[in-house]
Amino acid sequence: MTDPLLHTHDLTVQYGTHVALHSANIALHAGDFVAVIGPNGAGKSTLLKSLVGLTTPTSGQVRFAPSLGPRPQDALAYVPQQQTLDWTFPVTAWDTVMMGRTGRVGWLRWPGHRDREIVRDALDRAGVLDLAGRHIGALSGGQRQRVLLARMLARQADLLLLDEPLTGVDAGTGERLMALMQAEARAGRAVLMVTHDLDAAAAWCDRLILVNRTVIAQGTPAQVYTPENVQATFTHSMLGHTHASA
Ligand SMILES: Nc1ncnc2c1ncn2[C@@H]1O[C@H](COP(=O)(O)OP(=O)(O)OP(=O)(O)O)[C@@H](O)[C@H]1O
Repeated sequence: MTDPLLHTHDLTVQYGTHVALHSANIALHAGDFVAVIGPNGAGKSTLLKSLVGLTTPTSGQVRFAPSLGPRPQDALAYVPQQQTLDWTFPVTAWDTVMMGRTGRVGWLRWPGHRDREIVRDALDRAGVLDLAGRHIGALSGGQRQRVLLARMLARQADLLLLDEPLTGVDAGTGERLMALMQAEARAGRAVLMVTHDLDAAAAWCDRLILVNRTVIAQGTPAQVYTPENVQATFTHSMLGHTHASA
C-alpha cells in the first residue's frame, strides 16, 4: 500500500481537564472514502478539527505526506457542520462556491475564466446550479448542504474532510452527496466524513472508524460492525467519566 496522505500518531486532545480524544491513530490514503462514527460528544469533530489545524493536540501528532508540499493545509478542504456557519452573510451561492477557489486563486488575484468554469461545474455536480444567484440565507438546509459540497468540490483539494454532511438532508440528497464523495475518492482524493448515518456509511464507504473518545475499531464495514464494537462505541465511554490526570 502507498504511504498515507495523512496519519495521526497517538493524537490526544484535552479541553481543560476533559479528554475529548485519547491516543488516536488513523491513516488516510489517496482513494479512501472513510466514515468516522460515534455517539454525541465522542470526539469526532475534535478529530477533524485537529486534522485541519483548528484544534491543537495536547500530545501526539498529525503528519502529512511530503508530496502535499510545505503547506499541506492548502491541500485540504474542510466542510464544517452547517450550524456553525453564518448564513446571514450577504453572499450568493455562486460567491460561496467561488470562496472555495480563494485558497487556490489567492486573495489578491481576480478569479479567471477557468475558476468560473470550475465553480459552475461544482454547482452543477452538486445539483444547485439553478440556485447560483440566490442569497445563501434564502436557501433550505438541504440546499445549503449542497452548496457547501460544491464549495468543497471547487477547491479541488487532495484531502476532503466533512463534518456531518448528511445532517438535515432528505434521502435523495443524501444519496447524491454520498455518490459525489465516492466519486471524489475514486478520482484519487482522500475523503473522511463524520456521520451519524450508519447505514449510509456501511453502504458507501470503504472503511469505517468507530470513535468513542478513542478509536474503538477501524476497517471495512464487515470487519468493524461486530456487536462488540458497536456496543463499545455506543453504550459506554471507553474512558469512562475520568478526566486527565495532568
Ligand atoms: N472548545 C471546546 N471546549 C471545551 N470542550 C469542548 C470543546 N469542543 C468540544 N468539547 C467537548 O469535547 C467533547 C467532544 O466534542 P466533539 O464536538 O468532538 O464531539 P462529537 O463526537 O463531534 O459530537 P456530536 O456528535 O455531538 O457532534 C464533548 O464532551 C464536548 O463537550
